[in-house]
Amino acid sequence: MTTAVPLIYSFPEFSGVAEAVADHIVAAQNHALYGDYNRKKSMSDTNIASQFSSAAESMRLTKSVSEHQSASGNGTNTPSSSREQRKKKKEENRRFRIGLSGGSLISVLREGLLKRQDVEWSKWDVYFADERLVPFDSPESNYGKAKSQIFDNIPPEKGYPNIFPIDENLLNDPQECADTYEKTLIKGFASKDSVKLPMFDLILLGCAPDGHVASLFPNHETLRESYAWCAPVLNAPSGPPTRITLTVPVICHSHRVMFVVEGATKAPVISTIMERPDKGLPASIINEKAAGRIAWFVDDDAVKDVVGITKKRYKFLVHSE
Ligand SMILES: O=C(O)[C@H](O)[C@@H](O)[C@H](O)[C@H](O)COP(=O)(O)O
Repeated sequence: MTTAVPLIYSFPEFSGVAEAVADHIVAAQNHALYGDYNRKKSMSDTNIASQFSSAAESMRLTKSVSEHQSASGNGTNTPSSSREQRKKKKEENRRFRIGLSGGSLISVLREGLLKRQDVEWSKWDVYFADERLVPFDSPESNYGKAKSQIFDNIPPEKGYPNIFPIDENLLNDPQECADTYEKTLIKGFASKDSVKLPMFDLILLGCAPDGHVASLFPNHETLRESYAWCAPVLNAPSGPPTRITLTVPVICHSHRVMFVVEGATKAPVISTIMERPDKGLPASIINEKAAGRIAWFVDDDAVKDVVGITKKRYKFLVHSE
């Protein structure tokens, strides 16, 4: 049995997993943006505007709110008001930084997130926990799949996330592709200060039947990478052979890590991960190293072979509107 006992939320149905995953993501979003899982939107100008689907109507409202603010003396520059303005500006500029994997996770996110009203897409910075080095229009591309299934379906009035895919010109050079993606991360996470590791608000992972997580494969040398943020993978034993992946230290430095795993085909690997950490599967390593910040969202089929774990009932964190 694993020494670091992760939180395991188990659901009888796929839709149950999708809804809980979406709730957990929105809670992480609210916490990153407002320091509160349940933040109700403040009635600031942009937020009032975003509640209205017609662009014309939102422009009219934004204008009338700012007119109201200047009429009520918001422009006066006392020390406390400028402190408040700086605080407000800082709050407005906050971003929710998330790392996505590929595979069936994308369909779970599509099912759970697109129907929610409280996803603040325009404040999301989306990176990829791993990517297969194939053209974006290939069905194997994690970015391509996330774009066509999720991002292209966000209603325009909800805004659009900043998305950071790999450089498609570097598909034939995995090392250069990984180095360039690392530079993208440095720009996003360490532009002002030097940081040892990027700190995502949330990294979402799946787990394949062979035990790979992101593109960290069992017994592969990338599992031991301790310096780079992003590493090339040259001989992946399943799926497209060349890939890039975030490394174990980066994944384990995330504020939260979430595994989303479904289906009876995953039952053997989940039982090895939970009951035989000594086998060193990538997910077991992450379970140990990020202990206390990990949650597993699974269906009952995926955990049917695991004995001796406590499955929790998921308590929704974000009150519906
Ligand atoms: O690019 C990849 O290979 C994925 O990021 C990978 O880590 C994925 O999450 C698992 O393979 C699970 O995929 P399924 O959920 O589709 O089994």
